[in-house]
Amino acid sequence: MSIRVEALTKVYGTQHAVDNISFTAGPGVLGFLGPNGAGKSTTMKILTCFVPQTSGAASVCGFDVSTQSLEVRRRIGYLPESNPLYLDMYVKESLGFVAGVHQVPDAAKRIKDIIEQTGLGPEQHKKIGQLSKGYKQRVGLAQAILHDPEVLILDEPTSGLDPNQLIGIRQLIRDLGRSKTIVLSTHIMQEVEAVCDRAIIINKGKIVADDTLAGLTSANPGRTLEQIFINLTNF
Ligand SMILES: Nc1ncnc2c1ncn2[C@@H]1O[C@H](COP(=O)(O)OP(=O)(O)OP(=O)(O)O)[C@@H](O)[C@H]1O
Repeated sequence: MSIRVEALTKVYGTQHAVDNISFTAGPGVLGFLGPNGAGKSTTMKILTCFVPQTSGAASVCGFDVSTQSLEVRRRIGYLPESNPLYLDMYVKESLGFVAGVHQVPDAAKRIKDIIEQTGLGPEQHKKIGQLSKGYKQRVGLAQAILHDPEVLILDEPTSGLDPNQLIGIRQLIRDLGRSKTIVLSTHIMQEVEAVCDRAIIINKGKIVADDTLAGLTSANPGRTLEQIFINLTNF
């Protein structure tokens, strides 16, 4: 398993943002769902070594997020919810910078391929600050996958994309999920049905469901995924 999470807890003040959660994940697309404030981003930040947990353990590709953060970062691609980008850099320049950080071999060819994969071609010569929200999102995704990581953590990767762009990016995520372990958070149930093999639903820091999509629907006959989500999280 590429991701192992055991009894993971994050406390802010007196609030348990993540409350004793455990799960594992291997290749495929795992949907990470939950209402606002459920603890999704906090879990993702712990997995990517951006914030330390209060207790419990997490590892990525066998490396502990607390004690082996460099090894984890080498193997993980992360698109944070806020998608922080260097707005004064040109698209290609920013990808060159990220390729340098990760010492990507044959960087020019890799950048060309990634620009093609993420549909950035028409905008590649612009400054990032001049891009529309959807194209900025593509740059964030391109940066996350540039070093060909085994594990991808994507926090609401399709927010801001128009319906045409959505199809392309969801297809890309599905393709990447054939060989990589992807954890993807989203509020769009249609997206979960389109790209995820399995879903974890988290509410108030706790896991309230962890199953394949087929498993979730057969355990809740006659209910849509949206109804299942509301039923499990609306208390
Ligand atoms: N740095 C922080 N300091 C204090 N509380 C925090 C901090 N970061 C997150 N929290 C709290 O932890 C809880 C979980 O937040 P988190 O961002 O993980 O939720 P989320 O599931 O990603 O929500 P959303 O869907 O709105 O993005 C929230 O109540 C939030 O206010």
